[in-house]
Formats: sequence, structure tokens, C-alpha cells
Amino acid sequence: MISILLVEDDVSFSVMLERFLKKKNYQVQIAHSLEKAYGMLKSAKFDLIFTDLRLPDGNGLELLEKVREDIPSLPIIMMTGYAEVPSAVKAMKLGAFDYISKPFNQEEVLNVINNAVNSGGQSFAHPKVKNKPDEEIVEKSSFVEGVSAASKKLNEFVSLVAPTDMSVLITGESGTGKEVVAKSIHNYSHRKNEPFIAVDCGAIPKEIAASEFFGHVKGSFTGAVTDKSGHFEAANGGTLFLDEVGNLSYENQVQLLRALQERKIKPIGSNKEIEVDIRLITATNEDLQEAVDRGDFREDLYHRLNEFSISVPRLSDRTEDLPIFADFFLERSNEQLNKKIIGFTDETIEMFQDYRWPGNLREFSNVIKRAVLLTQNDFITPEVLPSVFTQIEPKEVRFSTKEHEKELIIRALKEASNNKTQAAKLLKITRKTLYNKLKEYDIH
Ligand SMILES: Nc1ncnc2c1ncn2[C@@H]1O[C@H](COP(=O)(O)OP(=O)(O)OP(=O)(O)O)[C@@H](O)[C@H]1O
Repeated sequence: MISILLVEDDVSFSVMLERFLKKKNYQVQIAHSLEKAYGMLKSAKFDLIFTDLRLPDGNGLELLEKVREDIPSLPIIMMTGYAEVPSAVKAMKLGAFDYISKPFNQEEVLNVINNAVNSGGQSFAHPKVKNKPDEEIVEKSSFVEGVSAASKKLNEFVSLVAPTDMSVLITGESGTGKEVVAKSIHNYSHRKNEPFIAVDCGAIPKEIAASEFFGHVKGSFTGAVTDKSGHFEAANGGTLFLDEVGNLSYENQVQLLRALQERKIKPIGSNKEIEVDIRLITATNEDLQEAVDRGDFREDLYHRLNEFSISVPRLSDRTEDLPIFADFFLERSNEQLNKKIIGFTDETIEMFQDYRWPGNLREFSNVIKRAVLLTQNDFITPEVLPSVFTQIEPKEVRFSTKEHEKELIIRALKEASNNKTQAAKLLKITRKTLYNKLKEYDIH
């Protein structure tokens, strides 16, 4: 009989998985911590390990490294949650046999077990994900897709417009992720292997904007000591992303429009025209239509930039995504600060959900980075949040979102004929989260 060591601190989840595996005739032993797992590995022989990444006394990667040294032929499967793909990729590099993302279905578990036990003691020293380069996985995983209705709409627009060459105008409040959306459009386009050049128009003085965009030749003006190519040339073949496009002066708007219409640029002081093939993506956090009405922004340019527009939602309009972004920023901060914080206390997550987030995702990312730096234990608690979190406004603002969420859960349950595993899958949340939400909304 095949013997499996299950290393998982979520008691209900491990019991459920154990029950299922036993029914399928596997022998299962559970360790709720790394220490327990090390002890069990000393006293018994296993054919396979399933381990969670986050454990109360450490990380599944530590277990992986130890087992790779002590019992190199023992396959390990990592169980990962939302936004943990970067760690999963790391695990594969360290020699994990495979990884499986929670929530997973029974068939997936059986498949991965079959593959592992039939691998016949193959070497686990190399990653198995070879059909995709690591960078691609990491690149993709740096864009959190989210599960809220607003995120789904956003992702749908991104995937619709990405393969075309249409100019896209991205609008949204500061810090909502406009640049990340622009990069994602580029990554999903046929230009993905060509340059992506991002330019902050708000940071360029209008006197030098033309030279920045189109380049110049030596001696064309005081200070032009060498030939210099501009952003258009740098982005040739790829995507040019102009952030804060509303800040361009009238003169710069005329120059930009001409370059876009003619698909040619002329560096300052040069007689030679250079053909350029770029896809233009622009972003603004002001109302550009209003700027057009005021006469501050050229209408013809506005229409040229706005072949398709995407509005990136405020973080307060995508509260269902908060835990996913929290995990993602935690992982990123852990890596940047070389820390191993495991997660957040429930109270902290509740505070995140009650806060208005005027600075959107940028503020969220900063709050988590600061909290990771200040945290000395395994979990982030409200004490390490900035003081604004202690003066949080009442919850009314979330009312409509909550109602919407409740409705979504009821709909998913109906669709899944009350099968909670299936419903959680439809909602793209874990069973544990679904159970918490059923309790919260008093759904029976
Ligand atoms: N979908 C996403 N997945 C992962 N991280 C994201 C996502 N969207 C935004 N972020 C993170 O949020 C922060 C702000 O994103 P970004 O700089 O794209 O915002 P912005 O709207 O362009 O801001 P600004 O208006 O100030 O230029 C960054 O740290 C970015 O990595």
C-alpha cells in the first residue's frame, strides 16, 4: 500500500484530504507542523509527501530542501494557495516533483499521485515545468487576476484588446495598477518579445519632451553633445506606454499626434525620417474628456489614443480580491526583505476589508511591506499597521459589495447543487474561505 505523509496545518482540510485518500486505498499520516514531519520521517517510511507551503513553524520549502538531501528519491508535491506561484516555481527548482494549487479537485490529486509514484525514482534535482520558461511563469504570476466582478471585467477587456494593435487609453485612480495593466496587455500581445517602454509624461519638462520622444542629433541645441535616440525608437516593434498623458503640453500633443498618424519620427536637428512601428498605450488619472472640453487636450489626439478604453477599478470596488492581493504582496515583501512571515491574523484581514484604501494597490503594497518589516513573529497583526487603521470609517461603503458577494455565493451553490467543494471552485476561493463566508452571511 502506498504511504503518504501529509504536512498541513489546516486541520479540517487535512482531515478531508486524508479521508479521501484513505478511501482510495492510500495509507496517510498527517503532520501539522514541520517539526512533527521531521519526526515522522525519521520513524516511518513514506512513498510520497504532500506539503503545504506555509506552516506554523516554517515553510514547506525548508522541508523540501531537507528531504532532497536526506531522502533524494522521495517525491514531494507542494500544495499552494492563491498567488503563490513564484514560490511554487522556486519549489520546482529546488526539486519538488510537482505543485498543485488549492482548491484542487479529486481527479487532480489522483493524477499527481499517479505521476509521482510511477516516476520510478527519477531524479528530482531539476524542475519539471520545462514547457514554459521560468521567466514567463514568474512574469505571468506578477499580475494578480483577482476574482471580483470588477477584476473579471478588467481581465476580459485586457484579453480582448491585447492581441490587436489598437491604441488603449487606461483610466483609473492613482495606484490602481494602470501600468501593470499596460504591461499585461503587452505581455499578451504578439509584441511580447519586443520592448515595452514606459514613459512618465508628468516627469518630462515640456522643453525637452520632443527630444525625449524622438531623439536628437549632436549639436542640435545647447547640451546636445551626442546623438541620442528617443523613446519611439527604443519602443520600435513593441509597445510605448505613456503614463500621465494628460500632462503633455499642447505643442507636445501636436508632435505626438503627427508621429502617430505618419508612423514616422524625425529626431531634432535631423533631416532623416525614421519609420516606427509601435503600439501605443496611454494612461491617465484625470478625466481626459473634461480636459478636451476645457480645450486643454486636443480632441483629435484624444480619439487617436482612445481606440479602446479600459477603466481600472478602485481597490474599494474589488474587496473580494483583498486576501489574494494581501498574499501576493506578502510574498513579494518576504522576498524583498528576506523574511518568512507566514500570513495575517483574521483581525488584520478584517481591518484591510474595512479600510477605504484611497491610495489603492500602491498603498496596500506599502502597508504590507512596512508590516512585514516590523513583524517579528509568524503572522502580521493590527499593531504593525499605520495609525489610520485605528480610525477606520464604518462599513456602509462595503454594503453593496457584500450583498453582491452573498448573491454570488448563493448562485454558485445552486449551480453546484449545494456541493461546497464545487461551489468554492466556481468562486475561485478555498473551501475554508467558503465556509467562513457561509457563516458570515448566515447561509444554510
Ligand atoms: N494586478 C496586479 N497584480 C499585482 N500587482 C499589482 C496589480 N495591479 C497593481 N499592482 C501593484 O500595485 C502597485 C501600483 O501599480 P501601478 O504602478 O501599475 O499603478 P498606477 O495606476 O499606474 O499608478 P499611478 O497612477 O500612480 O501611475 C504596484 O506595486 C504594482 O505592482
